[in-house]
Order: sequence, then C-alpha cells, then structure tokens
Amino acid sequence: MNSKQISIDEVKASIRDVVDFPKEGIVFKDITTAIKDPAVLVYCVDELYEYYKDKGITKVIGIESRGFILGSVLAYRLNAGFVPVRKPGKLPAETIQESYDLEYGTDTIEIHKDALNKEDVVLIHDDLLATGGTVCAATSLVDKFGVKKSYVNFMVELDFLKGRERIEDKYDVYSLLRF
Ligand SMILES: O=P(O)(O)OC[C@H]1O[C@H](OP(=O)(O)OP(=O)(O)O)[C@H](O)[C@@H]1O
Ligand SMILES: Nc1ncnc2[nH]cnc12
Repeated sequence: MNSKQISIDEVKASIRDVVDFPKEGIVFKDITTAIKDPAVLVYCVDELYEYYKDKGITKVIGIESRGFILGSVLAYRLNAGFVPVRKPGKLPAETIQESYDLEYGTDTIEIHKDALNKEDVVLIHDDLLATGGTVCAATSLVDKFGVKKSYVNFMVELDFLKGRERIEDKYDVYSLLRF
C-alpha cells in the first residue's frame, strides 16, 4: 500500500544506469536517484513492509553499505532489530567472516559473533542481487547461528546474472524490482 499514486514502472524508471562503473563493461544500477524521491522511497518501504509484516521477523540484516539504507528503515517499520553485516575491520567486537566473488571483484563480509540467536527470524536485506556472491556469503554467516528461519530481500535484482538460482531452493527470496 502506498500513499501517493506511483506505479512500479515509475519506480523502476527512477533507477539510473551508469555505464562502465566501477569497471568497464559494468552497467551500474544506481539507486540514489530512486531513494532521493520521497514518493519512491515510501513506495518501496511500504511494499516491502506489506510483504514481511506477518512473518515474525525479529532482526533485519543490512549488508554494507547500500543494504543499510532500506534495511534500517525496514527494521524500524517491522519493529525488528537491525544487524549490520560489514566489510572487514569495521565491526569492533569478535566477528565471523566469509569471503566471496562479486560482479566486479572479490570481498569479505563479517558479522558480530553475538548478533543473532536461535530464536531469531531473520530478514537479510541488500539493495541489489547480481551474481549472488554477497548474499551467499551473508546466508552462510547467518546459518552458523542456527536461526529459526531466514528470508532474503532485495530492492533490485539483475535477472541475467542468475544470482537467484544460488539461493532460491533454500530461502524465500523476494525482489521488489527485476531487470
Ligand atoms: O550479487 P553480487 O554479485 O554479490 O553483487 C551485489 C552486491 O554488490 C553491491 O555491493 P558493493 O560490494 O558494490 O558494495 P556497496 O554496497 O558498499 O556499494 C551490492 O550492494 C550488493 O551488495
Ligand atoms: N550492476 C550493478 N549495479 C549496482 N550494484 C551492483 N553490484 C553488483 N553489480 C552491480
């Protein structure tokens, strides 16, 4: 449900393509042009809230850095806690880590060892699903805690990179916008 009349096509059109960023050959989906528009922001948060509101989510995990944006707003709307998954060396206490490949390189993410517990129902949020390397690393971190259930959500999914195929047999995956 959204307050202003805005269509999903308008929301899709608000995402800017930046060619050859951060490397030649990559068409970067820039969400900043979407989330700076209050009507688009409200639409996205309201749609995601409607999808997850009855799922008993206790913690939303946001993946650094773009996953922090809607992840924290969603946590607030769902009355859930927010847990950051961060790039190496940023979290101050004891962590567990996982490395992964990206569309344009490799990276590592980590989570605090005491971030989750067995009673948690977790929503893992990131702005975008490309090859699925990042989210696979995030789900394998979350799985180590033995949580009750994990949901996976993206604002944007790039279908042609087939990241969904790496996770959809194990997790409920929902993307707001698919290209
Ligand atoms: O499905 P994948 O191929 O793993 O790619 C998706 C990831 O790539 C981007 O993050 P990036 O590492 O560029 O970091 P940022 O959010 O800090 O910009 C994006 O925000 C996802 O986290
Ligand atoms: N094409 C892309 N646009 C934005 N973020 C990305 N992360 C990985 N691939 C991406």
